[in-house]
Amino acid sequence: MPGLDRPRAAPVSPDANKGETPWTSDSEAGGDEEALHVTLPYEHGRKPYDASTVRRFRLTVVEGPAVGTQWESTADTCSVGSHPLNDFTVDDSTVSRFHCEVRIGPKGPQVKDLDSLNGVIVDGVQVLEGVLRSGSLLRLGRVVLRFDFSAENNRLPLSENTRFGTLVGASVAMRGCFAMMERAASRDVTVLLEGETGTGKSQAALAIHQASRRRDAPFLVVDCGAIPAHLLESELFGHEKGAFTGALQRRVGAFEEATGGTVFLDEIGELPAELQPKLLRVLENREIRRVGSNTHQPVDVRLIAATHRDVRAEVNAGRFRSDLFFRLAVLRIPLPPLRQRPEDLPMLVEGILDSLGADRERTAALRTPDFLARLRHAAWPGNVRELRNYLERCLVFEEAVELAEEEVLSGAPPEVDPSQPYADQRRRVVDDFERRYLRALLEKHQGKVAQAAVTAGMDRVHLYRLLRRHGIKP
Ligand SMILES: Nc1ncnc2c1ncn2[C@@H]1O[C@H](COP(=O)(O)OP(=O)(O)OP(=O)(O)O)[C@@H](O)[C@H]1O
Repeated sequence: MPGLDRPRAAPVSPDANKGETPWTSDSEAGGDEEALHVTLPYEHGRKPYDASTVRRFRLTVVEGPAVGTQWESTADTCSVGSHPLNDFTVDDSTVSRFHCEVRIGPKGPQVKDLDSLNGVIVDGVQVLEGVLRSGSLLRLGRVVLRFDFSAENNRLPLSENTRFGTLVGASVAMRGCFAMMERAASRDVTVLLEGETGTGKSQAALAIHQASRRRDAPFLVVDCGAIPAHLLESELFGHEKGAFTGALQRRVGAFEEATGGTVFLDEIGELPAELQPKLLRVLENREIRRVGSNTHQPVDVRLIAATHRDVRAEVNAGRFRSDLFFRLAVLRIPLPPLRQRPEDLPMLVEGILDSLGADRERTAALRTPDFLARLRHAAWPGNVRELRNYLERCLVFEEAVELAEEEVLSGAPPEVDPSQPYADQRRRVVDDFERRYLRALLEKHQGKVAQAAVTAGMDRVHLYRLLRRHGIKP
């Protein structure tokens, strides 16, 4: 897939990495591209991840300012950086605002670079994602932290339920998410849903709304990535008659229309810079100003936002205001990719086949242990949406389509089945064409969407929307 394993992008904004100092060290690995993907061994002696508990860990500053400062985990993650919003704030100009995240996952403790300026060097090797062991040294600019396991465990809040709204999952990762969603539903906090495409962010937002006290009021969705910047402000806040050319009528925006309910801002990472202070005002003062109006008016809505990128990296790059991130991330819920929770596959396959109205007898081949085992080996870059598309394709062919041959099959002329409704068949053929066209287009342009849009003769926003719909990452 184009774009994967790309080297870190250079900051694009003049505000990017503001105040941060580049750091070079002769003694440690630098920009060697191969070194970025090295995986280091972790401590095998003891299982680091259990059903509802996770091993506690400590980070200690062993080099740089404030040597000896220590931080101990209370859950399974720790974000480290110079911004006060981090779990562990390390105040140094060579440390990025959100520098890295340490997480105890099913494969042990890992560190992930959040697009920092000076990178993360683990035991002498620069990594974008690397596995840690007790005693590992993490260099962030001129600061060195030591990672150690503590003797105790932390309990993780897990839901007893294996579904929330339309979402299903029995894995620890999903039950952890469900616990947070249940908490979000019972309070009026702003929620930031994070996760790759197709991990269920939109469905999670709707389910939180439906389980909240606001359930009888509207749930309005605004996709910040699909609406051109000049129209987005009016979409969100409305406009007065005559506010701009073409504003023939006064228009109520999403925040007013959703009074008493929830506004779901999808792809919040795409919110243009000029609208960020306006959204901040909504969150701080609970008031909006229509385009072309001089007065503010109060609004009563809950905001849920979603993003497929790590907004902390956007803050580092100067593209997203840190104060807005602070207001949005009151409750952050990261939805795990499907490849990290293969144990959810049987439940997902059952649920999807049922929702597609599949006949149990005719689809017995799609429920066998063999079939499920094959699904476990796929990467699912488009996550549950891709799984759903794949199962739909199996239903069309009435057999378990070989995963490895998916592309080959989709290249063959599509079967025509006159016993199926015209609209359904046409949609499948068009979907299939769109997927293959988009993949080839992106490959031709090495993932550069702006260039690809010119060749395709379509608006960039429309191209982004199509890519998202098919779970294809540029
Ligand atoms: N845990 C889950 N259980 C059941 N269905 C799921 C789950 N996660 C996702 N889905 C299904 O996958 C599809 C995509 O979900 P959704 O649109 O909520 O993803 P998303 O993260 O918002 O994607 P995008 O970022 O591309 O907008 C939907 O059909 C949804 O019902």
